[in-house]
Amino acid sequence: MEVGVLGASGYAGSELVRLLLDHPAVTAVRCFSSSHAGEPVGRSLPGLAGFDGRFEPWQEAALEGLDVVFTSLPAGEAVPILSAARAAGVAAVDVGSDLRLAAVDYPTWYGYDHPEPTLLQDAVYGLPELWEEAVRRARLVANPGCYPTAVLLALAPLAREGLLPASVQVSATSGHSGAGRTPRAASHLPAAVENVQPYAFPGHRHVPEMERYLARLAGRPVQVSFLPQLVPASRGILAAAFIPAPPGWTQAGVTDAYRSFYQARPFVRVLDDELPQTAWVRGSNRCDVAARLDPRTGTIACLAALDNLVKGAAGQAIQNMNLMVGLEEAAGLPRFAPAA
Ligand SMILES: NC(=O)C1=CN([C@@H]2O[C@H](COP(=O)(O)OP(=O)(O)OC[C@H]3O[C@@H](n4cnc5c(N)ncnc54)[C@H](OP(=O)(O)O)[C@@H]3O)[C@@H](O)[C@H]2O)C=CC1
Ligand SMILES: CC(=O)N[C@@H](CCC(=O)OP(=O)(O)O)C(=O)O
Repeated sequence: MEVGVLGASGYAGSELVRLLLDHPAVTAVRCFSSSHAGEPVGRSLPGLAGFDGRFEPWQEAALEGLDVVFTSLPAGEAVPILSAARAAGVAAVDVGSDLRLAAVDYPTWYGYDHPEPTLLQDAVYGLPELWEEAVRRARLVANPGCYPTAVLLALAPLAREGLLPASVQVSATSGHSGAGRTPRAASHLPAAVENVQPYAFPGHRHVPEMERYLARLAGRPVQVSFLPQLVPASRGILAAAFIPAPPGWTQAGVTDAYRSFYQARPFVRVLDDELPQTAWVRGSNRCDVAARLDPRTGTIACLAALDNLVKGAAGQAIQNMNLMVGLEEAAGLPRFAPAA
């Protein structure tokens, strides 16, 4: 299978290239870049030294040779490529936000009208643990955002049971790679170390995505208040939501509900006695979740940890590709993290 990555020099794009180069069913990875065209990939990305590919400028004609195309570009930039892929019948996964929402959401949350709303009608939201069959049939997949992946996986078992309140409060921390490779003041070392930086409250652009897909699970509207925070780490998201426990529920009942919901899912681990930590999933495509009951206050803390560049971006995109082309869901994807 020949695959192409646009935005290949970016954080999520280069993580895609790294994982695709070791994928057993991928025979060629073409790296498209607007800023590095012509350069050897291994020179710009020393972690990929030994791979002899060069960055290429994107041109639509390249679609002819591709089985799957991944777009990992800033908001709005992927639309023409996704449109061309659809016209050419090439399977496409958008790692960015150009396919995730309804057209009506883009002016409010992204500040522009979606240039091609028919793409949104054809796109499938690619969170395989929740909508695997739809992904299998899809040719156009919206890869979920990193924070929404964590929040949806933390809350899905309760949402499907109709146990979410109408308004949910979520707090989440992220490493700095979540903001991409463009240098910014918040990620300058003196500002980033020994500092936790809340941001984008209210109004983070992942809110409509969480609300849309929690509502799909719950069968009714769900509002989300979301407080993201940058922590001094490169990778990793830890998300936490606090939900009123249904009367009579015990810890064993909560854990059983989560275990049966995620039974046989290769990339979700339900923790029993421990709470998720970002180091335990770093570099892997796994999301660790736990739902811990505080009987004194009648609250369930729903937690999820994942690597924003793997399960939150590139790994999940490959998981979606695997399903779209009929491969084993876990093909070529790391389930384990190095010791921490
Ligand atoms: N970082 C993360 O944790 C996650 C990111 N995402 C999404 O993935 C996409 C890529 O994000 P990320 O890799 O973090 O971002 P980066 O800024 O690291 O990479 C984006 C890449 O897009 C390319 N690009 C093309 N046009 C432009 C342009 N006009 N301005 C800037 N870059 C451009 C560049 O690559 P080149 O020069 O090679 O073309 C650039 O390196 C975004 O939509 C992001 O929201 C999703 C989940 C998690
Ligand atoms: C730490 C940080 O800045 N994270 C980014 C989210 C990650 C991302 O790139 O967004 P998408 O998942 O929508 O593609 C943010 O808050 O906007």
